[in-house]
Amino acid sequence: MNSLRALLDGGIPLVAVSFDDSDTEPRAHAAKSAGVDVAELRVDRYAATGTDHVLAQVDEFKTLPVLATIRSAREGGEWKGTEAQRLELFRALAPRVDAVDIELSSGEILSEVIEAAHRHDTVALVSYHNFEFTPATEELQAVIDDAKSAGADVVKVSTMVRSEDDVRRLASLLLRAGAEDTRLVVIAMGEAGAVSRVFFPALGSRITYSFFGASSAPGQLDFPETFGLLRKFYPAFDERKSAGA
Ligand SMILES: O=C1C[C@@](O)(C(=O)O)C[C@@H](O)[C@@H]1O
Repeated sequence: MNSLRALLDGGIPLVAVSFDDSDTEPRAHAAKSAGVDVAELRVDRYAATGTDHVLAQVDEFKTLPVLATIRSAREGGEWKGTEAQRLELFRALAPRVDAVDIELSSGEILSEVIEAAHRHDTVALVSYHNFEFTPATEELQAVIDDAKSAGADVVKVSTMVRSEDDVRRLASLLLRAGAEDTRLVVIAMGEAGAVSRVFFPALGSRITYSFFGASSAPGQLDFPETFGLLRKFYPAFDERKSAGA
């Protein structure tokens, strides 16, 4: 079993930090010693995206579970290549990482990326982002259902919130999910959503994203703050960290 799948099964919240391809070696070391659980490699933000370069970056993070993301421009990412090139990179990454993040909106390549992940026991995280607003509950539930039908191991919903009502609507997705087997990651982006970064794990959101240096999304709390709050509010997380895991 890959190391991320085991952590997801553990039921304790996980903290991810996103990285581009600058200063990789020292940043990978710092992440490991700081207690980061998951390194999200934002390949769409890389200065170079040749396969050898990308896989060399993955190798630098070998002490941590790695989630590879090549975010499309239509969902707020910086990927400038074609879909065929994105698929080729995902295929090269699938055997070398613990998880891949692919947007549900990736029509043409979605099923092929999920298949490539599953061929290598790699977690397929199927994501939905809306940087403008939080859609109605039915629409969000349809996203989750569609992602599950597509074969997602984890479904991630990340939307911009403008009010407490939006935050509650996102929280309700987690409450509805109950003990279902597909794991959810739900994030309320924006200032009004910062609370979700520490509170949604209590409702079952499996991964919270943070940063060192520059934030990678609106409303993120930096790693030291996220880490401190999770240790304070989640005894099992605190115990895992005290044990150095
Ligand atoms: O989709 C997500 C979540 C995120 O957008 C956030 O709001 O923390 C940050 C992204 O790097 C990641 O891929």
